[in-house]
Amino acid sequence: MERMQQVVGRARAAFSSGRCRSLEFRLQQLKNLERMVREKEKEILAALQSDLHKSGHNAYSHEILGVLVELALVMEKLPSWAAPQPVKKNLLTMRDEAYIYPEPLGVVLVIGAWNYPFVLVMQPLIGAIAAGNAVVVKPSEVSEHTSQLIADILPQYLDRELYPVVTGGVPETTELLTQRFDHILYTGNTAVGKIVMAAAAKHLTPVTLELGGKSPCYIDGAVSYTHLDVYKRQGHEDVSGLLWAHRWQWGLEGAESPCCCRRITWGKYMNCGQTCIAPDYILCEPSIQSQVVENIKATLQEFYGEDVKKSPDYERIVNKRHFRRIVSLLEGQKIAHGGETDEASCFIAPTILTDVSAESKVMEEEIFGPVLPIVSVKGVDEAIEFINSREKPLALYVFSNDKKLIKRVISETSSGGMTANDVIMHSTVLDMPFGGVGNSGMGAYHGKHSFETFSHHRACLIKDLKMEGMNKLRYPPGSQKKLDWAKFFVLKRFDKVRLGLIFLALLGVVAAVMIKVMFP
Ligand SMILES: NC(=O)c1ccc[n+]([C@@H]2O[C@H](COP(=O)([O-])OP(=O)(O)OC[C@H]3O[C@@H](n4cnc5c(N)ncnc54)[C@H](O)[C@@H]3O)[C@@H](O)[C@H]2O)c1
Ligand SMILES: CCCCCCCCCC=O
Repeated sequence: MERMQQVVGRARAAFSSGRCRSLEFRLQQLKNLERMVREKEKEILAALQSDLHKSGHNAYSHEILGVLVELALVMEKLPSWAAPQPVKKNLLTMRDEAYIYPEPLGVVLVIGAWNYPFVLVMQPLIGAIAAGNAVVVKPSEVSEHTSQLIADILPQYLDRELYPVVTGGVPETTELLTQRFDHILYTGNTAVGKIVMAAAAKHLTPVTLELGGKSPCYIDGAVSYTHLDVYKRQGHEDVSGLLWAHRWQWGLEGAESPCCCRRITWGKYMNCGQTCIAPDYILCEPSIQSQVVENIKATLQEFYGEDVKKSPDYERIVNKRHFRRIVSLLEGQKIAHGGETDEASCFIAPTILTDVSAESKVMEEEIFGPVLPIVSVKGVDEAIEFINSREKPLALYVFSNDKKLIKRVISETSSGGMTANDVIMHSTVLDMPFGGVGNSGMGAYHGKHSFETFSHHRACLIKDLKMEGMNKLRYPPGSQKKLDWAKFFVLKRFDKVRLGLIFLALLGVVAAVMIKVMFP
């Protein structure tokens, strides 16, 4: 307990020294962080290989690149984000200064998860530093190599008092959570999210919870047939030319096309299915199920070759506990592809399950592994009903050539984020908030959203000491006349153009009065 108290106490003292408030200091720390990522690239890649069997290419593009892109954006935009933001004024405040001043919250705790152990710690850290906070970093003990590496290298590049790293598991995190923080960003499962929120509530500490859940992927198989019908209804006898043009335009036949299935396969099996926003299961009509399976199988062959076990691009399950949990989900299921496992190396082959019942175990909890169940629905109505009958997911995917259908799914469901006609990719658009809703989390980060999450938006009004006459309207004794004037001043909103016009009108009145006085 004493150790955590000391760590947090030192960070708070360093924050109170005020040195992390200046923009120059923050930018310098971010530059140091960038230098760390570049200089320690090999070590980072090696740690990710040891923890999750990530290939150099995958580790770089899924983790390091995300950190570098975030750093570049934040360093470019920070001066404008951190600047006071003037707000609209009314007649009562027109002589005053009114603005929103983003100020740091204080000491922030960032708790990371093991599946993307580098980026999931670094991205929140970047936002918290940018906003001027002290940050206690707690990487996941499950990805032990990356966790130790972060603890070793971060102090070599960043201010040690302001940005300490705490390693360890449940006992250490539990102890850490007894301390008072000014914000906690936690990434991990929903059950622990509740523990974090309960601990934070004791200090009235705000939280951002980046949780998980089952992210559905609806494939609209009706499209190609719908178009066929439309062409036929239009009186076209031979629709082959039109269908060819349709395919050429979209690069696909129906949404069950090789193109769509390739994108789904990539997002489902990357990192061996251990991605918070991986498509958890597919919803589609029974008529296209076998085509979906065939297209995914062909893609797996294309991505990982004959023997997926030998592919450097295919990761492993993080540990035996998770391995056994995922294998148990296969019991009693119809395996259309894959299913091979090897406990010694925590290998589970990319697996597809067909005709899966909505009540089965695999449909109860987040899979977080390379197992893809396909559940039948009659069409988009049933898909929407199915999604809405469950907890709000972190991500939602819909594949369709029909934009109206996509927009309908968006407006009639809810999820943390969504991508249509692809998967995962909304998380790479840094201008969009990344976070969950309901059971999949609260709050968001990435880019400017991180800066806002870790800032307090302080309302600042600097009053002019003149014009006291105006203030009499709010001083006692009250009267109807005063109230009427107050209503006029407060309820009328003026922009600069309108204020200019009023000023001109007043000038006109003054001029008219002067003329009258001078030339009676
Ligand atoms: N929304 C996101 O951005 C995101 C990203 C990655 C993972 N996830 C979700 O996280 C889950 C997988 O991660 P995980 O939970 O297995 O990761 P994990 O086991 O690494 O746990 C996350 C963190 O919580 C701490 N922790 C664990 N048990 C605790 C306890 N009892 N008290 C206090 N702290 C505790 C760990 O030390 C760790 O730092 C999945 O549900 C996944 O969807 C979400
Ligand atoms: C280009 C692909 C980037 C993928 C990054 C995914 C991060 C997801 C974090 C949740 O697990």
